Amino acid sequence: MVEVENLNKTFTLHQQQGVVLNVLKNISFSVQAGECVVLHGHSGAGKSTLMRTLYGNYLPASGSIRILHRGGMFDMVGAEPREIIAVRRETMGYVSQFLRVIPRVTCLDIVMEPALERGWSTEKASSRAKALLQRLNIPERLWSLAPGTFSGGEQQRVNIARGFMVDWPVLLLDEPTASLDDVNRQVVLDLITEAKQAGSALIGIFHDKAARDVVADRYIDMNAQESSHAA
Ligand SMILES: Nc1ncnc2c1ncn2[C@@H]1O[C@H](COP(=O)(O)OP(=O)(O)OP(=O)(O)O)[C@@H](O)[C@H]1O
Repeated sequence: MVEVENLNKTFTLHQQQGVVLNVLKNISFSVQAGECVVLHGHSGAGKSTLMRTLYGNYLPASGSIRILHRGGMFDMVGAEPREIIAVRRETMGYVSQFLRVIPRVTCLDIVMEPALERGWSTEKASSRAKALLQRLNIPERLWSLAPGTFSGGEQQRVNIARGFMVDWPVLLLDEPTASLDDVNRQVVLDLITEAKQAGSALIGIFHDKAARDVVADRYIDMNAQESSHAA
């Protein structure tokens, strides 16, 4: 589902003497359907940078990120913005750490959006969204409110409901269990297990070792490519 080859990403700090950070160095790995690969490494090893690069937020210096999309392997590197949008709508989901709240958009609408974008009926999307919100213990009285005022944990759970709204062929998970209580953490681990069983290829960051041990099939060791800094 995913083939990453010789990926390199540098950041140039123009306002700090042009220091260059080589954050990703020759990263190569692949992920099969139904498999969860966990990015492992110390703080600053480049895990979030790799996730953002995979999702097309950062352009790598070199390398390729090939994703199975519309029946063929599609390279995200150098793709047109409209192609990246199509991959994000149809093929690759991303559960980030924080919910992007938009004023006046209700919790239910935020969760349903990925399904509506794929052409689901409002009825089907609403019923799936409600089931997920219930499972993630978001009280029903909050469903018709905009999540800007929700607690941190509630916002994170709304974000997770949105992330698991459709069956993504490829799903990126950035700390989906951080700051959740044990009950909700277990719900998220169950959702991940179900996504694997449904054939999703998952790539995740989990600081929580217990969670990681439950879902990980394989680790990518980000420490092996020690970051080097050059002026
Ligand atoms: N936008 C950016 N501009 C410049 N440097 C950046 C940028 N994003 C990340 N970095 C640098 O790249 C390195 C890797 O950061 P990254 O956030 O990917 O690490 P991480 O492994 O996800 O860390 P953590 O576990 O603490 O979240 C760090 O040294 C960081 O300072």
